[in-house]
Amino acid sequence: MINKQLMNLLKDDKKYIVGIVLSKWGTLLANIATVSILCVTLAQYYTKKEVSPLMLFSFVGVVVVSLIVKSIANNWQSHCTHFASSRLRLDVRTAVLTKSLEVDASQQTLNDTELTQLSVEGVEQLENYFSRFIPQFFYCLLSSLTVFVVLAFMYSKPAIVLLLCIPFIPLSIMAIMKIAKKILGEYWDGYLILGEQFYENLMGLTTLKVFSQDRMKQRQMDQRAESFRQATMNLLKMQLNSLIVMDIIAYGGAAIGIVLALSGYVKGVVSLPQMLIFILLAAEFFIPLRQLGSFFHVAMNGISASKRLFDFLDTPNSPLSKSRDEKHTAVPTRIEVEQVSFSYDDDEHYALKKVSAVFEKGYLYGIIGQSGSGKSTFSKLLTGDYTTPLGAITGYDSQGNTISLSDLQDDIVVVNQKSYLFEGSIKENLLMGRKDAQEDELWRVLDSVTLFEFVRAQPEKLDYVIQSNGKNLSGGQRQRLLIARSLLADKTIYVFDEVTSSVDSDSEKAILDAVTRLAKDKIVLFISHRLYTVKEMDSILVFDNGELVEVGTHDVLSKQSSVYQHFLLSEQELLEGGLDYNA
Ligand SMILES: Nc1ncnc2c1ncn2[C@@H]1O[C@H](COP(=O)(O)OP(=O)(O)OP(=O)(O)O)[C@@H](O)[C@H]1O
Repeated sequence: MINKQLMNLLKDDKKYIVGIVLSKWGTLLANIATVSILCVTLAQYYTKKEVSPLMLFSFVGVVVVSLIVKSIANNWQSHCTHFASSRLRLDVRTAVLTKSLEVDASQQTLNDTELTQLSVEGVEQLENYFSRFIPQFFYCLLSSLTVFVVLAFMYSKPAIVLLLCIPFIPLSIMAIMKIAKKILGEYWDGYLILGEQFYENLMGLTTLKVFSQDRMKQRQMDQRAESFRQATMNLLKMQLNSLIVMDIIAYGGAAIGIVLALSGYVKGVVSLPQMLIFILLAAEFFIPLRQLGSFFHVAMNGISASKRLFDFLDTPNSPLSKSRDEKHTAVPTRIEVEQVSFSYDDDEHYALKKVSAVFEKGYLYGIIGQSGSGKSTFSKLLTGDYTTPLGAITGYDSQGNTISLSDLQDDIVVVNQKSYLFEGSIKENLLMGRKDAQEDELWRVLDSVTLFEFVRAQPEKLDYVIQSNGKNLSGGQRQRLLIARSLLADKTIYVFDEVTSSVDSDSEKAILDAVTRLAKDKIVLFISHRLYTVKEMDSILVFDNGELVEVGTHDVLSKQSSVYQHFLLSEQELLEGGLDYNA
Protein backbone atom coordinates (compact mmCIF):
# COMPACT_ATOMS: atom_id res chain seq x y z
CA MET A 1 0.00 0.00 0.00
CA ILE A 2 2.88 2.34 0.74
CA ASN A 3 5.01 2.59 -2.33
CA LYS A 4 8.67 3.07 -1.36
CA GLN A 5 9.72 4.62 -4.66
CA LEU A 6 6.84 7.10 -4.43
CA MET A 7 7.66 7.97 -0.84
CA ASN A 8 11.24 8.74 -1.88
CA LEU A 9 9.84 11.43 -4.14
CA LEU A 10 8.73 13.38 -1.09
CA LYS A 11 12.30 14.10 0.08
CA ASP A 12 12.02 16.99 2.58
CA ASP A 13 8.26 17.32 2.14
CA LYS A 14 7.46 14.47 4.54
CA LYS A 15 6.96 17.12 7.22
CA TYR A 16 3.83 18.27 5.39
CA ILE A 17 2.38 14.75 5.57
CA VAL A 18 3.11 14.74 9.32
CA GLY A 19 1.41 18.16 9.51
CA ILE A 20 -1.72 16.84 7.75
CA VAL A 21 -1.89 13.78 10.03
CA LEU A 22 -1.49 15.86 13.20
CA SER A 23 -4.09 18.41 12.12
CA LYS A 24 -6.57 15.60 11.44
CA TRP A 25 -5.75 14.13 14.82
CA GLY A 26 -6.34 17.54 16.44
CA THR A 27 -9.81 17.59 14.84
CA LEU A 28 -10.50 14.08 16.14
CA LEU A 29 -9.52 15.03 19.72
CA ALA A 30 -11.79 18.07 19.48
CA ASN A 31 -14.63 15.81 18.27
CA ILE A 32 -14.07 13.35 21.10
CA ALA A 33 -14.16 16.21 23.62
CA THR A 34 -17.40 17.63 22.10
CA VAL A 35 -19.08 14.21 21.97
CA SER A 36 -18.06 13.45 25.57
CA ILE A 37 -19.31 16.72 27.04
CA LEU A 38 -22.51 16.50 25.00
CA CYS A 39 -23.23 12.97 26.25
CA VAL A 40 -22.45 13.83 29.88
CA THR A 41 -24.72 16.93 29.66
CA LEU A 42 -27.54 14.98 28.02
CA ALA A 43 -27.24 12.20 30.62
CA GLN A 44 -27.42 14.75 33.46
CA TYR A 45 -30.49 16.37 31.95
CA TYR A 46 -32.09 12.95 31.38
CA THR A 47 -31.52 11.77 34.96
CA LYS A 48 -31.95 15.04 36.93
CA LYS A 49 -34.26 16.88 34.49
CA GLU A 50 -31.99 19.92 34.74
CA VAL A 51 -28.48 21.01 33.78
CA SER A 52 -26.30 22.57 36.48
CA PRO A 53 -24.73 25.99 35.68
CA LEU A 54 -21.26 24.43 36.00
CA MET A 55 -22.16 21.73 33.49
CA LEU A 56 -23.61 24.32 31.10
CA PHE A 57 -20.50 26.44 31.45
CA SER A 58 -18.26 23.37 30.82
CA PHE A 59 -20.37 22.39 27.82
CA VAL A 60 -20.14 25.84 26.21
CA GLY A 61 -16.42 26.09 27.08
CA VAL A 62 -15.54 22.70 25.58
CA VAL A 63 -17.61 23.33 22.43
CA VAL A 64 -15.98 26.76 21.86
CA VAL A 65 -12.44 25.43 22.45
CA SER A 66 -13.18 22.46 20.16
CA LEU A 67 -14.40 24.78 17.41
CA ILE A 68 -11.27 26.90 17.70
CA VAL A 69 -9.02 23.80 17.64
CA LYS A 70 -10.89 22.43 14.61
CA SER A 71 -10.65 25.71 12.74
CA ILE A 72 -6.88 25.98 13.39
CA ALA A 73 -6.41 22.31 12.46
CA ASN A 74 -8.38 22.74 9.21
CA ASN A 75 -6.36 25.79 8.21
CA TRP A 76 -3.12 24.02 8.99
CA GLN A 77 -4.28 20.98 7.04
CA SER A 78 -5.06 23.00 3.89
CA HIS A 79 -1.71 24.78 4.22
CA CYS A 80 0.19 21.46 4.46
CA THR A 81 -1.88 19.87 1.66
CA HIS A 82 -1.17 22.83 -0.61
CA PHE A 83 2.58 22.74 0.00
CA ALA A 84 2.87 18.95 -0.17
CA SER A 85 1.03 18.83 -3.49
CA SER A 86 2.48 21.90 -5.23
CA ARG A 87 6.07 20.96 -4.35
CA LEU A 88 5.47 17.41 -5.48
CA ARG A 89 3.93 18.42 -8.79
CA LEU A 90 6.86 20.69 -9.53
CA ASP A 91 9.45 18.10 -8.47
CA VAL A 92 7.97 15.29 -10.55
CA ARG A 93 7.42 17.45 -13.63
CA THR A 94 10.95 18.81 -13.37
CA ALA A 95 12.31 15.27 -13.02
CA VAL A 96 10.37 14.15 -16.12
CA LEU A 97 11.48 17.09 -18.24
CA THR A 98 15.10 16.79 -17.13
CA LYS A 99 15.02 13.09 -17.91
CA SER A 100 13.60 13.67 -21.37
CA LEU A 101 16.68 15.80 -22.10
CA GLU A 102 19.07 13.20 -20.74
CA VAL A 103 17.73 10.07 -22.40
CA ASP A 104 19.10 8.91 -25.71
CA ALA A 105 16.31 9.18 -28.33
CA SER A 106 16.60 5.46 -29.12
CA GLN A 107 15.94 4.61 -25.45
CA GLN A 108 12.78 6.74 -25.08
CA THR A 109 10.03 4.47 -23.75
CA LEU A 110 7.32 7.13 -24.03
CA ASN A 111 6.51 9.33 -26.97
CA ASP A 112 5.88 13.08 -26.61
CA THR A 113 2.10 12.78 -26.25
CA GLU A 114 2.33 10.06 -23.61
CA LEU A 115 4.94 12.06 -21.74
CA THR A 116 2.71 15.14 -21.78
CA GLN A 117 -0.36 13.20 -20.62
CA LEU A 118 1.51 11.53 -17.80
CA SER A 119 3.21 14.73 -16.71
CA VAL A 120 -0.11 16.56 -16.60
CA GLU A 121 -2.92 14.13 -15.69
CA GLY A 122 -0.63 11.45 -14.22
CA VAL A 123 1.04 13.91 -11.86
CA GLU A 124 -2.35 15.33 -10.81
CA GLN A 125 -3.41 11.80 -9.87
CA LEU A 126 -0.15 11.24 -8.05
CA GLU A 127 -0.90 14.29 -5.96
CA ASN A 128 -4.00 12.53 -4.58
CA TYR A 129 -1.79 9.72 -3.39
CA PHE A 130 0.36 12.07 -1.33
CA SER A 131 -2.08 14.69 -0.14
CA ARG A 132 -4.99 12.36 0.59
CA PHE A 133 -4.16 8.69 0.75
CA ILE A 134 -0.83 8.69 2.62
CA PRO A 135 -1.93 11.16 5.38
CA GLN A 136 -5.21 9.25 5.73
CA PHE A 137 -3.32 5.97 6.05
CA PHE A 138 -1.25 7.20 9.00
CA TYR A 139 -4.17 9.09 10.45
CA CYS A 140 -6.22 5.87 10.47
CA LEU A 141 -3.61 4.12 12.60
CA LEU A 142 -3.52 7.06 15.00
CA SER A 143 -7.28 7.62 15.14
CA SER A 144 -8.16 3.94 15.60
CA LEU A 145 -5.72 3.73 18.47
CA THR A 146 -7.00 6.96 20.07
CA VAL A 147 -10.69 6.04 19.81
CA PHE A 148 -9.91 2.52 20.98
CA VAL A 149 -8.18 3.84 24.11
CA VAL A 150 -11.16 6.13 24.86
CA LEU A 151 -13.73 3.37 24.30
CA ALA A 152 -11.75 0.65 26.08
CA PHE A 153 -11.46 2.98 29.04
CA MET A 154 -15.27 2.89 29.32
CA TYR A 155 -16.17 -0.62 28.18
CA SER A 156 -13.38 -2.86 26.98
CA LYS A 157 -15.31 -5.84 25.53
CA PRO A 158 -17.13 -4.06 22.64
CA ALA A 159 -14.04 -1.89 22.07
CA ILE A 160 -12.03 -5.07 21.41
CA VAL A 161 -14.77 -6.30 19.05
CA LEU A 162 -14.48 -3.05 17.09
CA LEU A 163 -10.71 -3.40 17.01
CA LEU A 164 -11.03 -6.91 15.60
CA CYS A 165 -13.21 -5.62 12.73
CA ILE A 166 -10.55 -3.12 11.63
CA PRO A 167 -8.18 -5.49 9.75
CA PHE A 168 -11.05 -6.43 7.41
CA ILE A 169 -10.90 -3.03 5.73
CA PRO A 170 -7.16 -3.10 4.82
CA LEU A 171 -7.59 -6.74 3.83
CA SER A 172 -10.46 -5.86 1.51
CA ILE A 173 -8.37 -2.96 0.11
CA MET A 174 -5.50 -5.34 -0.61
CA ALA A 175 -7.81 -7.86 -2.27
CA ILE A 176 -9.30 -5.11 -4.46
CA MET A 177 -5.82 -3.83 -5.26
CA LYS A 178 -5.07 -7.09 -7.03
CA ILE A 179 -8.14 -6.81 -9.30
CA ALA A 180 -7.70 -3.05 -9.66
CA LYS A 181 -4.18 -3.34 -11.08
CA LYS A 182 -5.40 -4.96 -14.29
CA ILE A 183 -8.41 -2.64 -14.68
CA LEU A 184 -6.26 0.44 -14.02
CA GLY A 185 -3.65 -0.79 -16.48
CA GLU A 186 -6.35 -1.02 -19.16
CA TYR A 187 -7.68 2.41 -18.18
CA TRP A 188 -4.30 4.13 -18.53
CA ASP A 189 -3.43 2.27 -21.75
CA GLY A 190 -6.75 3.40 -23.22
CA TYR A 191 -6.21 6.96 -22.03
CA LEU A 192 -2.71 7.21 -23.49
CA ILE A 193 -3.60 5.62 -26.82
CA LEU A 194 -6.66 7.84 -27.18
CA GLY A 195 -4.62 10.97 -26.45
CA GLU A 196 -1.89 9.92 -28.86
CA GLN A 197 -4.33 9.22 -31.70
CA PHE A 198 -6.24 12.40 -31.08
CA TYR A 199 -3.05 14.44 -31.23
CA GLU A 200 -1.85 12.69 -34.40
CA ASN A 201 -5.19 13.13 -36.16
CA LEU A 202 -5.27 16.78 -35.18
CA MET A 203 -1.78 17.33 -36.57
CA GLY A 204 -2.65 15.53 -39.78
CA LEU A 205 -6.17 16.90 -40.15
CA THR A 206 -5.41 18.78 -43.37
CA THR A 207 -3.89 15.67 -44.93
CA LEU A 208 -6.85 13.58 -43.82
CA LYS A 209 -9.23 16.07 -45.39
CA VAL A 210 -7.24 16.27 -48.62
CA PHE A 211 -7.46 12.48 -49.01
CA SER A 212 -11.03 12.32 -47.64
CA GLN A 213 -9.89 10.04 -44.83
CA ASP A 214 -11.23 12.19 -42.01
CA ARG A 215 -14.47 10.21 -41.66
CA MET A 216 -12.59 6.94 -41.48
CA LYS A 217 -10.27 8.34 -38.78
CA GLN A 218 -13.26 9.76 -36.96
CA ARG A 219 -14.80 6.28 -36.84
CA GLN A 220 -11.53 4.87 -35.50
CA MET A 221 -11.45 7.57 -32.84
CA ASP A 222 -15.06 6.79 -31.92
CA GLN A 223 -14.15 3.14 -31.44
CA ARG A 224 -11.18 4.07 -29.29
CA ALA A 225 -13.27 6.50 -27.27
CA GLU A 226 -15.86 3.79 -26.76
CA SER A 227 -13.32 1.27 -25.47
CA PHE A 228 -11.88 3.98 -23.21
CA ARG A 229 -15.41 4.69 -21.94
CA GLN A 230 -15.84 1.01 -21.20
CA ALA A 231 -12.48 0.91 -19.37
CA THR A 232 -13.58 3.98 -17.33
CA MET A 233 -16.92 2.33 -16.54
CA ASN A 234 -15.17 -0.88 -15.44
CA LEU A 235 -13.00 1.23 -13.18
CA LEU A 236 -16.00 3.04 -11.68
CA LYS A 237 -17.86 -0.26 -11.27
CA MET A 238 -14.91 -1.75 -9.44
CA GLN A 239 -14.62 1.33 -7.23
CA LEU A 240 -18.32 1.36 -6.35
CA ASN A 241 -18.38 -2.37 -5.58
CA SER A 242 -15.39 -2.08 -3.31
CA LEU A 243 -16.95 0.92 -1.54
CA ILE A 244 -20.04 -1.19 -0.84
CA VAL A 245 -17.86 -3.92 0.67
CA MET A 246 -16.09 -1.35 2.85
CA ASP A 247 -19.41 0.23 3.88
CA ILE A 248 -20.70 -3.16 5.01
CA ILE A 249 -17.57 -3.73 7.12
CA ALA A 250 -17.49 -0.18 8.55
CA TYR A 251 -21.17 0.30 9.37
CA GLY A 252 -21.62 -3.38 10.28
CA GLY A 253 -18.74 -3.03 12.77
CA ALA A 254 -20.21 0.19 14.17
CA ALA A 255 -23.63 -1.50 14.51
CA ILE A 256 -22.11 -4.43 16.44
CA GLY A 257 -20.35 -1.95 18.77
CA ILE A 258 -23.60 -0.03 19.33
CA VAL A 259 -25.59 -3.21 20.08
CA LEU A 260 -22.92 -4.36 22.58
CA ALA A 261 -22.87 -0.93 24.25
CA LEU A 262 -26.70 -0.96 24.56
CA SER A 263 -26.67 -4.46 26.03
CA GLY A 264 -23.94 -3.35 28.47
CA TYR A 265 -26.18 -0.46 29.56
CA VAL A 266 -29.19 -2.78 29.98
CA LYS A 267 -27.03 -5.14 32.06
CA GLY A 268 -25.82 -2.15 34.11
CA VAL A 269 -22.14 -2.65 33.14
CA VAL A 270 -21.88 0.88 31.64
CA SER A 271 -23.47 4.17 32.70
CA LEU A 272 -25.80 6.22 30.49
CA PRO A 273 -23.20 8.83 29.42
CA GLN A 274 -20.68 6.04 28.68
CA MET A 275 -23.23 4.23 26.56
CA LEU A 276 -24.04 7.44 24.63
CA ILE A 277 -20.36 8.21 24.09
CA PHE A 278 -19.79 4.67 22.90
CA ILE A 279 -22.65 4.89 20.37
CA LEU A 280 -21.46 8.20 18.96
CA LEU A 281 -17.77 7.29 18.87
CA ALA A 282 -18.30 3.81 17.39
CA ALA A 283 -18.88 5.47 14.00
CA GLU A 284 -15.83 7.69 14.50
CA PHE A 285 -13.86 4.48 14.85
CA PHE A 286 -14.67 3.41 11.29
CA ILE A 287 -15.20 6.65 9.39
CA PRO A 288 -11.45 7.32 8.82
CA LEU A 289 -10.98 3.76 7.54
CA ARG A 290 -13.97 4.12 5.28
CA GLN A 291 -12.46 7.35 3.90
CA LEU A 292 -9.14 5.59 3.45
CA GLY A 293 -10.98 3.13 1.22
CA SER A 294 -12.35 5.86 -1.04
CA PHE A 295 -9.03 7.73 -1.15
CA PHE A 296 -7.40 4.46 -2.01
CA HIS A 297 -9.21 4.32 -5.34
CA VAL A 298 -8.09 7.78 -6.32
CA ALA A 299 -4.60 6.94 -5.12
CA MET A 300 -4.53 3.73 -7.18
CA ASN A 301 -4.92 5.85 -10.27
CA GLY A 302 -1.86 7.84 -9.23
CA ILE A 303 0.11 4.69 -8.41
CA SER A 304 -0.72 3.25 -11.81
CA ALA A 305 0.36 6.48 -13.54
CA SER A 306 3.49 6.62 -11.40
CA LYS A 307 4.53 3.15 -12.55
CA ARG A 308 4.80 4.47 -16.09
CA LEU A 309 6.53 7.62 -14.93
CA PHE A 310 9.05 5.62 -12.89
CA ASP A 311 9.75 3.31 -15.80
CA PHE A 312 10.57 6.44 -17.75
CA LEU A 313 12.62 8.00 -14.94
CA ASP A 314 14.56 4.72 -14.59
CA THR A 315 15.62 4.78 -18.26
CA PRO A 316 19.42 4.98 -18.30
CA ASN A 317 20.79 8.38 -19.24
CA SER A 318 22.53 8.88 -22.50
CA PRO A 319 26.28 8.45 -21.91
CA LEU A 320 26.61 11.96 -23.29
CA SER A 321 24.22 13.62 -20.84
CA LYS A 322 25.81 15.65 -18.08
CA SER A 323 25.01 18.24 -15.53
CA ARG A 324 24.00 21.61 -16.95
CA ASP A 325 26.48 23.31 -14.65
CA GLU A 326 29.48 21.54 -16.14
CA LYS A 327 30.81 23.92 -18.75
CA HIS A 328 33.97 23.39 -20.74
CA THR A 329 36.06 26.27 -22.01
CA ALA A 330 38.08 24.72 -24.84
CA VAL A 331 37.01 25.85 -28.32
CA PRO A 332 36.90 23.02 -30.87
CA THR A 333 38.70 23.63 -34.14
CA ARG A 334 38.68 20.08 -35.45
CA ILE A 335 36.40 17.04 -35.25
CA GLU A 336 37.57 13.53 -35.98
CA VAL A 337 35.08 10.78 -36.70
CA GLU A 338 36.60 7.32 -36.56
CA GLN A 339 35.00 4.11 -37.75
CA VAL A 340 31.53 5.06 -36.55
CA SER A 341 28.72 2.53 -37.11
CA PHE A 342 25.11 2.78 -36.01
CA SER A 343 21.98 0.65 -36.11
CA TYR A 344 18.55 1.99 -35.05
CA ASP A 345 17.17 -1.38 -34.10
CA ASP A 346 20.29 -3.12 -32.81
CA ASP A 347 19.95 -5.58 -35.62
CA GLU A 348 21.92 -6.47 -38.68
CA HIS A 349 20.81 -3.41 -40.61
CA TYR A 350 23.30 -0.60 -40.10
CA ALA A 351 22.23 2.94 -41.03
CA LEU A 352 25.91 3.94 -40.80
CA LYS A 353 28.85 1.65 -41.51
CA LYS A 354 32.38 2.42 -40.31
CA VAL A 355 32.30 6.10 -41.23
CA SER A 356 35.54 8.07 -40.76
CA ALA A 357 35.90 11.78 -41.54
CA VAL A 358 37.65 14.97 -40.40
CA PHE A 359 36.08 18.43 -40.13
CA GLU A 360 38.11 21.60 -39.54
CA LYS A 361 37.39 25.15 -38.61
CA GLY A 362 37.15 27.53 -41.56
CA TYR A 363 35.73 24.94 -43.94
CA LEU A 364 32.32 24.31 -45.37
CA TYR A 365 31.46 20.63 -45.79
CA GLY A 366 28.69 19.46 -48.07
CA ILE A 367 27.17 16.08 -47.21
CA ILE A 368 25.19 14.44 -49.96
CA GLY A 369 23.71 11.07 -50.77
CA GLN A 370 20.50 9.47 -51.95
CA SER A 371 17.51 9.38 -49.66
CA GLY A 372 18.14 6.90 -46.84
CA SER A 373 21.91 6.88 -47.33
CA GLY A 374 22.58 7.88 -43.69
CA LYS A 375 23.19 11.66 -43.88
CA SER A 376 20.73 12.66 -41.14
CA THR A 377 21.77 9.72 -38.97
CA PHE A 378 25.33 11.00 -39.18
CA SER A 379 24.23 14.46 -38.02
CA LYS A 380 22.14 12.94 -35.19
CA LEU A 381 25.20 11.15 -33.86
CA LEU A 382 27.15 14.41 -33.91
CA THR A 383 24.43 16.33 -32.10
CA GLY A 384 23.83 13.58 -29.54
CA ASP A 385 20.23 12.66 -30.49
CA TYR A 386 21.57 9.13 -30.75
CA THR A 387 24.68 7.49 -29.37
CA THR A 388 26.68 4.52 -30.53
CA PRO A 389 29.32 2.42 -28.85
CA LEU A 390 30.82 1.64 -32.26
CA GLY A 391 33.59 4.05 -33.23
CA ALA A 392 34.49 7.46 -31.81
CA ILE A 393 33.77 11.14 -32.39
CA THR A 394 36.35 13.43 -30.79
CA GLY A 395 36.97 17.16 -30.86
CA TYR A 396 40.31 18.97 -30.67
CA ASP A 397 41.15 22.56 -29.78
CA SER A 398 43.79 24.64 -31.55
CA GLN A 399 46.49 23.23 -29.20
CA GLY A 400 45.53 19.67 -30.07
CA ASN A 401 43.85 18.98 -26.71
CA THR A 402 40.97 16.52 -26.95
CA ILE A 403 37.36 17.57 -26.33
CA SER A 404 34.84 14.84 -25.53
CA LEU A 405 31.75 14.46 -27.69
CA SER A 406 29.48 15.61 -24.85
CA ASP A 407 31.54 18.82 -24.48
CA LEU A 408 31.66 19.17 -28.24
CA GLN A 409 27.88 19.16 -28.31
CA ASP A 410 27.74 22.34 -26.25
CA ASP A 411 29.29 24.01 -29.27
CA ILE A 412 27.01 22.51 -31.90
CA VAL A 413 23.89 24.14 -33.22
CA VAL A 414 21.69 22.25 -35.62
CA VAL A 415 19.02 23.55 -37.95
CA ASN A 416 16.82 20.91 -39.54
CA GLN A 417 13.25 20.17 -40.57
CA LYS A 418 12.25 19.81 -36.93
CA SER A 419 13.61 23.21 -35.80
CA TYR A 420 10.75 25.18 -34.33
CA LEU A 421 9.57 28.78 -34.27
CA PHE A 422 7.41 29.64 -31.27
CA GLU A 423 4.34 31.81 -31.26
CA GLY A 424 5.67 35.23 -30.28
CA SER A 425 7.52 38.16 -31.78
CA ILE A 426 10.44 37.83 -34.18
CA LYS A 427 12.58 39.36 -31.48
CA GLU A 428 11.55 36.76 -28.89
CA ASN A 429 12.29 33.95 -31.30
CA LEU A 430 15.67 35.37 -32.22
CA LEU A 431 16.63 35.96 -28.60
CA MET A 432 16.27 32.23 -27.98
CA GLY A 433 19.56 32.00 -29.88
CA ARG A 434 21.28 34.35 -27.42
CA LYS A 435 19.22 36.08 -24.80
CA ASP A 436 21.55 39.05 -24.26
CA ALA A 437 21.85 39.97 -27.96
CA GLN A 438 21.38 43.68 -28.73
CA GLU A 439 18.90 44.99 -31.31
CA ASP A 440 21.60 45.89 -33.83
CA GLU A 441 22.81 42.27 -33.68
CA LEU A 442 19.29 41.05 -34.38
CA TRP A 443 19.10 43.28 -37.45
CA ARG A 444 22.55 42.10 -38.55
CA VAL A 445 21.61 38.40 -38.49
CA LEU A 446 18.33 39.21 -40.23
CA ASP A 447 20.31 41.05 -42.88
CA SER A 448 22.67 38.11 -43.36
CA VAL A 449 19.73 35.91 -44.36
CA THR A 450 18.09 38.74 -46.39
CA LEU A 451 15.17 39.13 -44.01
CA PHE A 452 16.08 42.70 -43.10
CA GLU A 453 13.73 44.31 -45.61
CA PHE A 454 10.85 41.99 -44.80
CA VAL A 455 11.01 42.72 -41.06
CA ARG A 456 11.55 46.44 -41.59
CA ALA A 457 8.48 46.56 -43.78
CA GLN A 458 6.30 45.29 -40.93
CA PRO A 459 4.69 48.06 -38.87
CA GLU A 460 5.73 46.27 -35.66
CA LYS A 461 9.28 45.63 -36.97
CA LEU A 462 11.03 43.19 -34.60
CA ASP A 463 7.83 42.89 -32.56
CA TYR A 464 5.99 41.41 -35.52
CA VAL A 465 4.23 38.37 -34.08
CA ILE A 466 4.74 35.06 -35.79
CA GLN A 467 2.27 32.25 -35.31
CA SER A 468 3.26 28.85 -33.95
CA ASN A 469 6.02 27.34 -36.06
CA GLY A 470 5.94 30.33 -38.39
CA LYS A 471 2.56 29.61 -39.97
CA ASN A 472 2.21 33.21 -41.15
CA LEU A 473 5.64 33.14 -42.87
CA SER A 474 6.51 31.65 -46.23
CA GLY A 475 8.57 28.43 -46.20
CA GLY A 476 11.67 30.35 -47.23
CA GLN A 477 11.17 33.13 -44.66
CA ARG A 478 10.63 30.57 -41.93
CA GLN A 479 13.79 28.72 -42.86
CA ARG A 480 15.82 31.93 -43.05
CA LEU A 481 14.56 33.04 -39.64
CA LEU A 482 15.62 29.69 -38.18
CA ILE A 483 19.08 30.20 -39.63
CA ALA A 484 19.23 33.79 -38.34
CA ARG A 485 18.48 32.49 -34.85
CA SER A 486 21.21 29.88 -35.13
CA LEU A 487 23.72 32.52 -36.28
CA LEU A 488 22.93 34.58 -33.22
CA ALA A 489 23.79 31.59 -31.00
CA ASP A 490 27.36 32.04 -32.22
CA LYS A 491 28.48 28.44 -31.72
CA THR A 492 31.60 26.86 -33.20
CA ILE A 493 29.99 24.00 -35.09
CA TYR A 494 26.93 24.29 -37.32
CA VAL A 495 24.93 21.45 -38.85
CA PHE A 496 22.34 22.42 -41.46
CA ASP A 497 20.22 19.43 -42.42
CA GLU A 498 18.11 19.87 -45.58
CA VAL A 499 17.50 23.55 -44.85
CA THR A 500 16.98 24.41 -48.52
CA SER A 501 14.86 21.42 -49.48
CA SER A 502 11.54 23.24 -49.57
CA VAL A 503 12.42 26.85 -50.29
CA ASP A 504 12.31 29.08 -53.36
CA SER A 505 15.48 29.85 -55.29
CA ASP A 506 15.90 33.35 -53.75
CA SER A 507 15.76 31.93 -50.23
CA GLU A 508 18.06 29.10 -51.27
CA LYS A 509 20.63 31.59 -52.54
CA ALA A 510 20.33 33.72 -49.39
CA ILE A 511 20.81 30.65 -47.20
CA LEU A 512 23.80 29.37 -49.17
CA ASP A 513 25.45 32.83 -49.04
CA ALA A 514 24.92 33.06 -45.28
CA VAL A 515 26.25 29.55 -44.73
CA THR A 516 29.34 30.23 -46.89
CA ARG A 517 30.15 33.41 -44.94
CA LEU A 518 29.60 31.59 -41.65
CA ALA A 519 32.08 28.85 -42.58
CA LYS A 520 34.96 31.35 -42.71
CA ASP A 521 35.60 30.86 -38.99
CA LYS A 522 33.34 27.97 -38.03
CA ILE A 523 33.02 24.26 -38.75
CA VAL A 524 29.95 24.01 -40.97
CA LEU A 525 28.28 20.81 -42.23
CA PHE A 526 25.60 21.27 -44.85
CA ILE A 527 23.47 18.20 -45.54
CA SER A 528 21.53 18.15 -48.77
CA HIS A 529 20.23 15.71 -51.32
CA ARG A 530 20.55 18.34 -54.05
CA LEU A 531 24.01 18.12 -55.44
CA TYR A 532 24.05 21.58 -56.97
CA THR A 533 23.70 23.20 -53.52
CA VAL A 534 27.02 21.73 -52.32
CA LYS A 535 28.93 22.09 -55.58
CA GLU A 536 30.93 25.15 -54.42
CA MET A 537 31.71 23.82 -50.97
CA ASP A 538 35.24 23.21 -49.69
CA SER A 539 34.76 19.49 -49.37
CA ILE A 540 31.93 17.15 -50.31
CA LEU A 541 31.25 13.89 -48.46
CA VAL A 542 29.27 11.38 -50.47
CA PHE A 543 27.16 8.85 -48.54
CA ASP A 544 25.83 5.72 -50.15
CA ASN A 545 23.88 3.03 -48.32
CA GLY A 546 25.27 4.01 -44.90
CA GLU A 547 28.87 4.27 -46.08
CA LEU A 548 30.99 7.35 -46.67
CA VAL A 549 32.16 6.43 -50.16
CA GLU A 550 33.93 9.56 -51.38
CA VAL A 551 35.35 12.82 -50.05
CA GLY A 552 36.67 15.66 -52.21
CA THR A 553 35.87 18.85 -54.09
CA HIS A 554 33.32 18.93 -56.88
CA ASP A 555 36.06 19.10 -59.52
CA VAL A 556 37.89 16.07 -58.18
CA LEU A 557 34.78 13.99 -57.48
CA SER A 558 33.16 14.71 -60.83
CA LYS A 559 36.26 13.26 -62.51
CA GLN A 560 37.16 10.43 -60.10
CA SER A 561 34.07 9.20 -58.25
CA SER A 562 31.69 6.90 -60.05
CA VAL A 563 29.02 7.29 -57.35
CA TYR A 564 29.28 11.08 -57.57
CA GLN A 565 29.16 10.97 -61.36
CA HIS A 566 26.10 8.77 -61.23
CA PHE A 567 24.49 11.14 -58.74
CA LEU A 568 25.41 14.08 -60.97
CA LEU A 569 23.95 12.44 -64.03
CA SER A 570 20.66 11.48 -62.43
CA GLU A 571 20.22 14.98 -61.01
CA GLN A 572 21.02 16.53 -64.39
CA GLU A 573 18.44 14.27 -66.01
CA LEU A 574 15.93 15.21 -63.34
CA LEU A 575 16.48 18.89 -63.94
CA GLU A 576 16.41 18.24 -67.70
CA GLY A 577 19.51 20.19 -68.35
CA GLY A 578 18.33 23.14 -66.32
CA LEU A 579 21.78 23.53 -64.80
CA ASP A 580 25.20 23.03 -66.21
CA TYR A 581 27.43 21.78 -63.40
CA ASN A 582 30.63 22.09 -65.29
CA ALA A 583 30.03 25.71 -66.04
N1 LIG B 1 14.15 6.71 -36.34
C1 LIG B 1 14.52 5.72 -37.14
N2 LIG B 1 14.25 4.44 -36.80
C2 LIG B 1 14.62 3.41 -37.59
N3 LIG B 1 15.27 3.56 -38.76
C3 LIG B 1 15.56 4.82 -39.16
C4 LIG B 1 15.20 5.96 -38.39
N4 LIG B 1 15.60 7.07 -39.03
C5 LIG B 1 16.21 6.64 -40.16
N5 LIG B 1 16.17 5.30 -40.24
C6 LIG B 1 16.76 4.46 -41.32
O1 LIG B 1 18.14 4.73 -41.36
C7 LIG B 1 18.58 4.83 -42.69
C8 LIG B 1 19.27 6.18 -42.94
O2 LIG B 1 18.30 7.21 -42.77
P1 LIG B 1 18.68 8.76 -42.79
O3 LIG B 1 17.51 9.52 -42.34
O4 LIG B 1 19.94 8.94 -42.07
O5 LIG B 1 18.93 8.99 -44.34
P2 LIG B 1 19.14 10.33 -45.13
O6 LIG B 1 20.31 10.11 -46.02
O7 LIG B 1 19.22 11.48 -44.21
O8 LIG B 1 17.80 10.39 -45.97
P3 LIG B 1 16.98 11.68 -46.49
O9 LIG B 1 17.81 12.40 -47.50
O10 LIG B 1 15.77 11.06 -47.12
O11 LIG B 1 16.65 12.48 -45.27
C9 LIG B 1 17.35 4.59 -43.58
O12 LIG B 1 17.38 3.24 -43.96
C10 LIG B 1 16.18 4.86 -42.66
O13 LIG B 1 15.09 4.05 -42.99
